[in-house]
Amino acid sequence: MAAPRKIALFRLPSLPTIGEVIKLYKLRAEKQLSQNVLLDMRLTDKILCQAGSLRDAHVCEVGPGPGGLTHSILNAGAADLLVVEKDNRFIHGLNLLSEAAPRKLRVVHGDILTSRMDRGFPKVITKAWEDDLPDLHIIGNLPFSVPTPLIIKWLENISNRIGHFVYGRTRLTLTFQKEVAERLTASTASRQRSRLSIMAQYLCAVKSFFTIPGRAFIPKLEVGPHALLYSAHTHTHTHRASWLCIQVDDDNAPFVEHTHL
Ligand SMILES: C[S@@+](CC[C@H](N)C(=O)[O-])C[C@H]1O[C@@H](n2cnc3c(N)ncnc32)[C@H](O)[C@@H]1O
Repeated sequence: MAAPRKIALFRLPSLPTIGEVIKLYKLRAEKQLSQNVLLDMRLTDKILCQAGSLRDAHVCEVGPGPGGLTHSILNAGAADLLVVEKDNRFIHGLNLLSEAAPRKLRVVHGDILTSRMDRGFPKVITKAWEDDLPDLHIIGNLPFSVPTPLIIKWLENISNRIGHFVYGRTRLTLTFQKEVAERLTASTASRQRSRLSIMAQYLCAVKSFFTIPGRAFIPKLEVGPHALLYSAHTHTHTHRASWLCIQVDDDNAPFVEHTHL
């Protein structure tokens, strides 16, 4: 008879309040790191729903900040979460979170643009490109200051099957500014159609999911610079990456469910 599955029980420390986050991390002073954070667990859980089941999955979170999305990923049952955060001020809090979830959360103080991810996860999870998707996800409420270089880097990595993509067709679930998301998802008839649309859609199945209002962020995003969340899986012509978009819209926008390929 199969042994009953062990369920690891852990109690995560509660998230800091909005006031604490702003005070502790002086968020308004750090515009260059694009620190517009999400602390509403209903929203972070909703984002994760787009990624599919994370139970026992390996996950790389980009820019965890104070750890809102990180909490949701751990609560979703991820077995192994590697977070890469550039800002030193968040590392202590993330380490506390790591102590509360032993052997589940690995904290890397570094830059996602230069971090090597091809050795970040066990080789055993690797799947052939044409095979099923590996149980590995890239997830993040992306720093809005770095999306284009990061997307280009990931697209190159998908094309060369390196970095996160040595493991196979790794799925991505990420946020983007509205303009970037529109370019990623733009159809041939669209005014937003660009080189980025062609490259992304050649290598990936790009999908937009839902809109997040700017007021959900702390500090809230101003009307105008919209933002967008998206996610991806992988492909060649028959097996490609898919990018699932969740849009962050202006302050007055209601939550809107929409999907376009
Ligand atoms: C938009 S905030 C999101 C924070 C958190 N994920 C959330 O949803 O509340 C972006 C985060 O990415 C971090 N960051 C910015 N550039 C980065 C980089 N190149 N590599 C890793 N983290 C970065 C910032 O310090 C910040 O914590």
